[in-house]
Amino acid sequence: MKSILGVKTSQPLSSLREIHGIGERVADRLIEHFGTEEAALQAICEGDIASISEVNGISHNFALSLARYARSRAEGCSISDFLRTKEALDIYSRLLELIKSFAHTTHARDKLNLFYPLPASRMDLIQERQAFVREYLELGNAFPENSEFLKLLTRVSELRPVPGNLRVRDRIILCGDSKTLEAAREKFQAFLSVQAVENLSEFVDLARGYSSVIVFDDTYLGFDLPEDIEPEYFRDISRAELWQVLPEKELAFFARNLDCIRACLSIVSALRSENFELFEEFSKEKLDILETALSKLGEDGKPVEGFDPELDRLGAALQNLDPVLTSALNEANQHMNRTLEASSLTLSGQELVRLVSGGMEIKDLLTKELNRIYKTEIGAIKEELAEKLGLQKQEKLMLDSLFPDEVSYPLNADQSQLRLFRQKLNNSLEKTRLVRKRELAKTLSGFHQPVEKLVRKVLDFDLGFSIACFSTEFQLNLPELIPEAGIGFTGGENLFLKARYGEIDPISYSIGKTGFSPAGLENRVVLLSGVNSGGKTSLLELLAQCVILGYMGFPVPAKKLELGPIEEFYYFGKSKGTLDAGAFETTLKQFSVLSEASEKLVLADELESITEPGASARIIAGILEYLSRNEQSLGVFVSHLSELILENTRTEVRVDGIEADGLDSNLELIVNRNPVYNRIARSTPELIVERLFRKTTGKEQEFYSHLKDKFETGSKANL
Ligand SMILES: Nc1ncnc2c1ncn2[C@@H]1O[C@H](COP(=O)(O)OP(=O)(O)OP(=O)(O)O)[C@@H](O)[C@H]1O
Repeated sequence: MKSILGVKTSQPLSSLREIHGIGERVADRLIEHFGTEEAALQAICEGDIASISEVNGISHNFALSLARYARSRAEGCSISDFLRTKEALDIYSRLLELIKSFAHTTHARDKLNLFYPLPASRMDLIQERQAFVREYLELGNAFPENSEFLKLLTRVSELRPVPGNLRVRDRIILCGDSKTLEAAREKFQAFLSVQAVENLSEFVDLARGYSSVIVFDDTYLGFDLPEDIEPEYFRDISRAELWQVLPEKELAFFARNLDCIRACLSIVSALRSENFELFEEFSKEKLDILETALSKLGEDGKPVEGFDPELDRLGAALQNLDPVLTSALNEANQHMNRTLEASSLTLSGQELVRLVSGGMEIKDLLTKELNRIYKTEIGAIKEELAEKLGLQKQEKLMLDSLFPDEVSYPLNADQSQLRLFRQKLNNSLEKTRLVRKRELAKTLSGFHQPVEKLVRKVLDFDLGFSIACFSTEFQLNLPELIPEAGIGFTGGENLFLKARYGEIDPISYSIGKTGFSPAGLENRVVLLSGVNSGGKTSLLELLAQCVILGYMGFPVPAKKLELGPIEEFYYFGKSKGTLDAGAFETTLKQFSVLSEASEKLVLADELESITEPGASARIIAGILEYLSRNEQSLGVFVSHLSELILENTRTEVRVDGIEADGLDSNLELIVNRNPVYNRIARSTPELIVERLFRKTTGKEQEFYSHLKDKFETGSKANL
């Protein structure tokens, strides 16, 4: 798949200050946020709106305007080169919002902002975009709305960095020489303790406080270290890999982005199972290895249970130590109680003789018996602990120290020995965990860059895919870009209406020289007349949508559309009422550009309402004449004053009409929303009169009949 919006710079930006809107303060903040000016410029040029708007004092809209400015510099044309009026811009914005509602990721939503219509002179870029969109269109049909695939996409976002406050608290780096200390501090101090040690006892003291001790120099290794201190020795600090010394950092990166990466993997495999080979550089084998490694990682950055029996055994032993010991002690105490209560002392004849002769104390005899009972109970407790905690040989030996040799009742464990035992188990757990963390971090470190690339590609994929989903939803089609001035289409559907109502009447229409214009009716400038609420404004909007989307390189809301060259697009919406002198002047000024020769499209809706009807008709007639002079320009003017305008113009202007076919059985208007070429539409008042005529009888009907005649004589007079 092609990537679009690659920065093909026609006027490269070399400094932030070249961007319109960036002053010294904003530039400083951007540099502070992104680290360097180049990084900030890159974010702006790539339209990374989400991260630009993270900068203090930069709103989303400001970020967007910066990105659009950078884009306009890169492409050599800006949004207002094509969209020449505020209302043209408004229609574009509404379209953009509609398209953005199909994006699944913030990335795609942001990037869509950078697509805007380009003038026909940038046909190279338009065609490039069409080629990009075309590659994705098929995908829109492959995954239906609400499918799992779409949900997967919503889980993908920009990768989050390792949190700045990541700190490993159970590991320390101890350094005997100053050079190693300096290097270790530089590399690792941000994440774990790095300490200088002056002598062996300091080394031992510090080491005892951590479950993992790393050394890079052998200053203290020649000495006899106590048994409980087992530092790890890495010969060369410059060669020590991050995954060895600090596997937590690599794991934290993957853990923080676990859901997003997993979603990306599922997306790739879903696409592959539909035979879309989109991410060729990521082989299935490689992705399988990544998936397996990720399945062993928890969101807390630690290896999860179920993959390593030793890790699970130690974890469970630690967790169960207290409850198992308490229950074993309880049971043993009760048992000992019962044994003592039931016990009687039977003396042998010899014992009796020794007792009487003073050769033996009664106390010794009792102690011997008690000892036997005590040892039996303690033996049972140790056995239960060993079995239920799954202890190994060395650990079982440690159990001996938990219980005093001297008989004590009730039975209890020596608390300080218990603490030591727990610590020992914990150390073994942490050691095993560290080994597993390292294995996992080593595997995953090889995937760091590929994952960054994969996520970026999936995000970029969503850009094309959201356009495809938009296109599928509204059954859009790419237009044919034709060389001659004209716009013609069949099966056109106004997107705003369709989004609101679902089903609407498809329209076919053409102006200028297209394959859809009836012979001899290839007028470039047209007046559109019609009944009230016939759909004139909707048709004008539909034309605008087709032109804007077509020049964005996007598919358009028509079954087939031929689109001639347009450099500038003017849209004038219906004015709410007669304009005051100032506003009227401003509107007229906007039309003065029509004197310049270039391919223009002007769509104007009931321009007559800007001033009184007589003057309006003259002004519109004048505008039409001017527009007609330019061989490349196109215009559609919706008006209820077509007859008056025709009277005032010296150019040949075609008038099309959206007509009511008549009244239905309920005497409601039946509107044919397709304009009839070269026909001034019957106006609504005429049809209302007819409705009243048909609804009434007698004298009242006679009155309406009289009014009806007036229309008929009027239209005969027009012929
Ligand atoms: N192609 C269509 N299919 C279905 N309904 C349509 C279509 N076009 C327009 N309509 C309906 O007609 C209504 C009026 O349309 P529109 O405002 O475009 O008419 P108009 O001719 O400009 O009216 P007016 O002369 O009063 O300005 C729309 O809101 C919509 O409900």
